[in-house]
Amino acid sequence: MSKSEKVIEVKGRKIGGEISQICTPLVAKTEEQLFQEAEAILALKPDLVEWRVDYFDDVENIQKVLDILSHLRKKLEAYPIIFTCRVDLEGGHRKIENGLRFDLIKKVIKSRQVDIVDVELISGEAILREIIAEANENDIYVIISNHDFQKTPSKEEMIERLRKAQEIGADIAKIAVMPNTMEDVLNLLYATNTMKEKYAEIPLITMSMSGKGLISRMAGGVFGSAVTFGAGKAASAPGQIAVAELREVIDILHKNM
Ligand SMILES: O=C1C[C@@](O)(C(=O)O)C[C@@H](O)[C@@H]1O
Repeated sequence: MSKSEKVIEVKGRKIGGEISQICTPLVAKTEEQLFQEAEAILALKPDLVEWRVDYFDDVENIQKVLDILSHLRKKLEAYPIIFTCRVDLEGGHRKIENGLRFDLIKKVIKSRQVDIVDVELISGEAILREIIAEANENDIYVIISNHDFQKTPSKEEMIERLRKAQEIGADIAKIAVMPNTMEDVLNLLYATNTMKEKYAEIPLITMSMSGKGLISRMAGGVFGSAVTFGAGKAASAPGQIAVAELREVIDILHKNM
C-alpha cells in the first residue's frame, strides 16, 4: 500500500486523488493582458490556475498585486488559484529582492485571495516555516518546490529534496528538472514512484522538462505526480503542451489502468 494517501481537496479538485489535475499558468506582463489570458484559460477548462506573478511588470507593487488578485479571484471563482513568485535562480522571469518577495507572499496569504502558494525549498527552513505558519492560519496550502533548469540530479538527491520539503511542513512537494538523457527522465519517474511507495505522506508534483521529458507530463500521474502543467496562452516552462492534449492522454490512462 502506498503511503501517499493524503488528498488535498480545493474547490472540488482532488490533488493527490485518482486522476492527475491539470494546472495552467498565467504569464501576462500587464493587468489588461492578465485578464485576457484568464478569459482564454477559462475556455480551456484546466483544473487549477497558477498566477506566475514574476512575469508581471508591476510585481513589486504589492498593493497593486493584491487589488488585481481580488478581481482575479472573482473571475476564476470556480478554480483553485496557485500564487507563485518564482525566484530568478530557479526559472523566475526577473530578479526580485528576497525580502520583498517573501513580504508579497505573506501579504497574499493574509488576503486569502488564493488557495495555494508556491515557495522554493532553497528559500531556507526559517522563512519556509514562517510562511507555512501564516498559511495555516489562513487556510492556504503551501507547495515547497525545487527546480533545476540545467540538469537532473541523482535519484537519491531528488528523493532527498522531496522528503526535505515534506519534513519542513509542505502540503505538497514539487520538483521540476531538466533531462539531458532519457535515463534522466526515468530517474525522475523512479524518484516519484519511490516517494509515493515509501515516503510521501503528502501529494507530490514532479516533472521532467522539455520535449525529452514530455512523457512525465503526460504519464507522471501513473507514478505519483498529482498535478501536471499545461500551457494556456503561453508556456511557463519548457515542454508544456496544450491542456486539451494533456486531458486526452490523462483520460486514456485513467480509463484503462
Ligand atoms: O514549478 C512549476 C512547474 C513548471 O516549472 C513546469 O515545469 O511545468 C511550471 C511553473 O509555472 C510551475 O511553477
